[in-house]
Amino acid sequence: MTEYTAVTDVEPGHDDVSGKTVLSLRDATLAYGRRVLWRDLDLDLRGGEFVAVLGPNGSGKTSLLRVLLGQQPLSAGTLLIDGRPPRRGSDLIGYIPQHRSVAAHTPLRARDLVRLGIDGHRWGLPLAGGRVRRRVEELLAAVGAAAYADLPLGLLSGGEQQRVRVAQALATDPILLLCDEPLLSLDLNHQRAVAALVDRRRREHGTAVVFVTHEINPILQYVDRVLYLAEGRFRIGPPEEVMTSAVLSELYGSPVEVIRAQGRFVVVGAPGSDDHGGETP
Ligand SMILES: Nc1ncnc2c1ncn2[C@@H]1O[C@H](COP(=O)(O)OP(=O)(O)OP(=O)(O)O)[C@@H](O)[C@H]1O
Repeated sequence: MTEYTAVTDVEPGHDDVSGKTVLSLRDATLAYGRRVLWRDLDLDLRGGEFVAVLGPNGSGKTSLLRVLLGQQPLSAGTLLIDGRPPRRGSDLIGYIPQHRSVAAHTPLRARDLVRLGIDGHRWGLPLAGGRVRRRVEELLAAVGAAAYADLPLGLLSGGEQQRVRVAQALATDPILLLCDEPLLSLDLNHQRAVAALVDRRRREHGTAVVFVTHEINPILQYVDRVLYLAEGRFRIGPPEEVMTSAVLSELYGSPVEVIRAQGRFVVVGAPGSDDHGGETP
């Protein structure tokens, strides 16, 4: 079992925002041309809250993250992050992108990737070298990645790479952590480890979490609310309220069955695919 150290004595970053409103979407609509991905979305997210975003392929989950990152303007409505409009490259937000395997010959080491998270966006204003080095060490230790800090990323396993990406996303001590399917293609043990790291961050620092996933079961124990997107509609609420046959049938506009078995949700009959909303038992 890997021992982790807490990221406690890193540079003072943002104040603990536990319980405070970190993100506020009002009457938010996103459309590409005539295609509406979601409409009239209201969402207030508080520090320490863990929201899972579920929905079939193309329902607008990644697009929602792009909106929150300030990379995609809303078609209508408003978004405030910590009371202000979103800003590209804001250090208030940490982002774990969708996992892509890194080419084996890339010279970038794990510690280089984490360092980019600290000063990659501060063009021309590098932090003092010693402080950055200490911060990188702390971040790598916090995710249990210190042992392979000097290896090229391409030589790390998928699970090891994801730990390093978590460290990179936490580099600016964010108040909001956005995760885009960070468990994809990880085995069960690494899924558990990465999900636990994200949960630990929000418990210890009050960071709000928006976690896009196709499968709720690996993170079910951490999820406060589910935002389910489908067919231009959405539903938000605690998992047991959203993950029901009645709600998902209404969202999809066709019969969907949700079975709760051994503490897991199994979704049967969702149009388009059979791999979202829940795992097979
Ligand atoms: N900039 C854009 N212009 C036009 N259409 C876009 C743009 N970005 C995304 N789309 C389309 O919007 C839809 C939603 O894409 P998005 O990536 O948000 O879905 P998703 O729910 O994350 O899907 P997946 O589960 O497959 O990752 C897709 O059909 C995509 O092709």
